[in-house]
Amino acid sequence: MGLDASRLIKAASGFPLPPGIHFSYGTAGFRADGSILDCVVFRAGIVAALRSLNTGSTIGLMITASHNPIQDNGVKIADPNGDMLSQEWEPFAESLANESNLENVVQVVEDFMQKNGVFKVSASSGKVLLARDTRPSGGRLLDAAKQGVEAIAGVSAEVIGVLTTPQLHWMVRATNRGVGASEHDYYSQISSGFKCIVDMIPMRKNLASPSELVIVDGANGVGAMKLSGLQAIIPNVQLNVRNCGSEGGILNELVGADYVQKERKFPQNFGHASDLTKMCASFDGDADRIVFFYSQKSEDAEGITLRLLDGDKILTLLAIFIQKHLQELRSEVHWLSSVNFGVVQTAYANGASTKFLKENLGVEVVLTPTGVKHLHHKAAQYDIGIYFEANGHGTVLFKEEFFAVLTKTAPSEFRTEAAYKAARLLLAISDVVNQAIGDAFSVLFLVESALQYMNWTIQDWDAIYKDLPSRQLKVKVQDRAVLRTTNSETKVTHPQGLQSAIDMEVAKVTCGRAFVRPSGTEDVVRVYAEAATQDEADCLARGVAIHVHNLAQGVGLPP
Ligand SMILES: CC(=O)N[C@H]1[C@@H](OP(=O)(O)O)O[C@H](CO)[C@@H](O)[C@@H]1O
Ligand SMILES: [Mg+2]
Repeated sequence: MGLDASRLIKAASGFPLPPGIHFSYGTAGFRADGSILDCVVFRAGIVAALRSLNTGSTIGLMITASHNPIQDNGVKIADPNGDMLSQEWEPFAESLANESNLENVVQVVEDFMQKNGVFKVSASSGKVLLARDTRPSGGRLLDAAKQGVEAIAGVSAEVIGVLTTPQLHWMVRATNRGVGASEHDYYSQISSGFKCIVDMIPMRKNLASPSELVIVDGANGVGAMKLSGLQAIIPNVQLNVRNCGSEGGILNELVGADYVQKERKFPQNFGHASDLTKMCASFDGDADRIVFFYSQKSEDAEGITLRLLDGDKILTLLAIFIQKHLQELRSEVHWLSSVNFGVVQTAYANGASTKFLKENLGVEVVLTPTGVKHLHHKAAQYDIGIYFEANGHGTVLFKEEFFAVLTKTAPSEFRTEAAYKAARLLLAISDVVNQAIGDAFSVLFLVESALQYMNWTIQDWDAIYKDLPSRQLKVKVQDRAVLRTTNSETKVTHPQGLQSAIDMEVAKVTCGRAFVRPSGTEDVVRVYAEAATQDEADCLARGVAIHVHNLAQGVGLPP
């Protein structure tokens, strides 16, 4: 079976490439203003269809631009396990997205198919599940993607409609594992895992006490809309969801996880309320990340400060919770003594978190470049691996073999009640987490169950370690591709002289660390700096940003 070239050309002719724009497959797929993406999304549909034929599995395609402004949109592809499209396919996706000649589109596809034996695995049929978030351009782009999938003979497109990104990834994984893959199945799995953990809380006090209250910032996005599916069936947690997209709230504008984490400000509709000393959580626009926060009285004029618990704090809490149970198993069940456990971070992880994980918990910490696709693969190498980006994007992965051992071992084979309980707890955790990708819903309920289990408040959790003050800045340059980095983005190799200039700035402050990298989702260079005091971190970030501006052809006035 070969490619039906005339069918492809006919379909592709309806989606002309906008002239003069190069689309890059960035940190998480293609992103741009929603009005110019029809062609790119159509062609991403072709890629997803071919990937389905190549793997003989169901593939996912999600229309979203995550934390970006409402007018932006984008497309991500989910592989059979629910994780991101294999990086080996990214160059193909990018060259296909940028091919202006229709005849050449067919050629690019044919060449790739020949090289990869796309039709060797499955000559019969493929399937792509498609979904979108709540952006206004989503419906039109979803239709373009569907037409792209259907341009490849033998592949069907199933439009699911509006979902969070992690829900779609979860469904792809569940479909390929042959288990229930509906939205209802998704909610049931999280809620039964959560209930199981809460039921195992040792010497549970206050059983009759009112539910825990969590105040959620839904970023005016799909997360707020879908959370009600869980709210109805989760016991012992009372959710107060704000920024649901009604009452004129705009997606990601002054709300959402990215705003709270980067600006260190309360989202809209969270001002000056005394109940914010309780746990608050903020989702991003497609609900694949989450950060937590609460308010604390301060001495400054405003009287109230935001305490942020970011992805690093989430990772540390989960590492403590999981390690406790894993140790129980390792010491009591000899054939589990070699089970390995590791955590994965990026250079954006606060230095204090890495130090705590290594020195206080004795956990193996690995750094990867930014982007879930990098962290996920590293974490998957452990029997239990946790990964989180500082911005709140992450999850827990259980290796298949380890999971099977836990599931299959009979209660009598555990020497102690504690070891048996630890195994059940780990299995319950594996139900709450989304093993396909980071998921704001899963992490919200996993964190809540861990806190309830350990009888901690959000303040207890915050006190695990003290963040080093940090600052992030963005610098506009003529072409951000001139920046090249190495060592998991901690060092810059191009333009020449930039790294030594950064080293010089770092040496001026106490406990300083700084790095720069081109963003994969925005047209900017990102600068990160941390130091012993906020003033020093600010000063370091500014100093580094000025060097970037000077050495990488900054646009506009120096920062
Ligand atoms: C510093 C930062 O937060 N970077 C984010 C951002 O990527 P950039 O390549 O830095 O633009 O968006 C990615 C996708 O959502 C996310 O994975 C990543 O962590
Ligand atoms: Mg997102």
